[in-house]
Amino acid sequence: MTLTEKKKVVVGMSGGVDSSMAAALLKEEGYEVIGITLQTMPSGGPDDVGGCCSITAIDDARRVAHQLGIPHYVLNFRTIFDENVIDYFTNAYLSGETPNPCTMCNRVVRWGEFLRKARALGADYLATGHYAKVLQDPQSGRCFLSRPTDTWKDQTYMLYNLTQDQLKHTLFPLADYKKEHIREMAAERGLLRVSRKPDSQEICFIPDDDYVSFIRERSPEKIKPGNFVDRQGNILGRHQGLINYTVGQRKGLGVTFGKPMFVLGFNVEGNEVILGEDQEVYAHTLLATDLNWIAIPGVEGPLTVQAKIRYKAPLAEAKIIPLKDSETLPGAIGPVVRVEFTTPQRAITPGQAVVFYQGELVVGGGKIIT
Ligand SMILES: Nc1ncnc2c1ncn2[C@@H]1O[C@H](COP(=O)(O)OP(=O)(O)OP(=O)(O)O)[C@@H](O)[C@H]1O
Repeated sequence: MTLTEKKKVVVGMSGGVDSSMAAALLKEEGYEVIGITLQTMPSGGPDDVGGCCSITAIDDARRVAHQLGIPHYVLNFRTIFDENVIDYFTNAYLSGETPNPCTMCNRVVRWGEFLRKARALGADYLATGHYAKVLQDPQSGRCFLSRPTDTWKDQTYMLYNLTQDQLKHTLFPLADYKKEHIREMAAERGLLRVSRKPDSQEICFIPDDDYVSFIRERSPEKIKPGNFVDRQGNILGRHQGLINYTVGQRKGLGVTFGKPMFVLGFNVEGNEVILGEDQEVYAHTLLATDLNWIAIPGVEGPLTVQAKIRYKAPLAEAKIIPLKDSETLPGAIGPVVRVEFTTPQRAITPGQAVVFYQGELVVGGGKIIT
């Protein structure tokens, strides 16, 4: 593509192969590219856990930018990340939910403050190395979020929260590539170090995915042992604090019950973990709130979709049913929808996102309440 007027784009550079190649591809397409790395490690936290914003990651991003001949800046986003992502993450676990920190980071940090900063720098777009695709209807101007070519790496689940205005100013240069190809292309361009880097860990700010130690360090007083109970409230044993458990978990309960028992949910007020047998972990319906619609303006009546209840869950046939006057339901953030699945889903987990698809397009999504 030749751009008559060079469009300016800020690329979020994490020091990994994906964002490095995003920057390289845009440069090759003729954009004026600025690389920016957000420093998001919690204040007082370890300086380098090898995550996306560690010191080595910043160095890697800087080196790639230098090789590509683009400017590179580091922005201090510690406070905004701490207050919006880490606090949310910790509080969600402490209130019996399983949080989705990447979704929150995308919404508040990357496409919130970061996009605002990029626009203030005169950029037309923010680009990242996410595997996702943005399409725009030339007639209506409506933007759509679509699954990428590499369906295994598909990150649309984490991006369901983006608004029309944010999507309008977003580029995903890896939309049409497979990850293996991206690594090869990075090596061909002499970006050897990043071409060999392993994929990023699950939660970028938590070393070894040990979230329990992370939360314990921040809020030790809030983690108290309590009772395992069945649905009827009968005491089955003692647990080590709610944050140690997630819905559907069987292993690591630390007590033997004579038959396999699974976490069904939490009674946060009573500091209880509710256990049950395998079949009780399955459910046909969920309630979701804090909704965002992308492909459509909203739902008025029942809508048939495919839905995903966690990042790596398979798509499942479902019907969305908007609930009337639902804003006052417990846990509601705005309207609530009921999602009815054709086949029961295992371990529907409050706090996780449910994302709706039709074909390749993301219809929208929300946060699971129950
Ligand atoms: N600290 C950061 N500063 C700027 N942009 C970031 C940062 N962390 C992540 N991003 C952007 O968000 C995208 C998705 O982040 P994610 O953590 O999923 O990394 P990834 O898919 O492994 O990508 P990469 O290989 O670039 O690290 C990255 O490709 C990058 O564009």
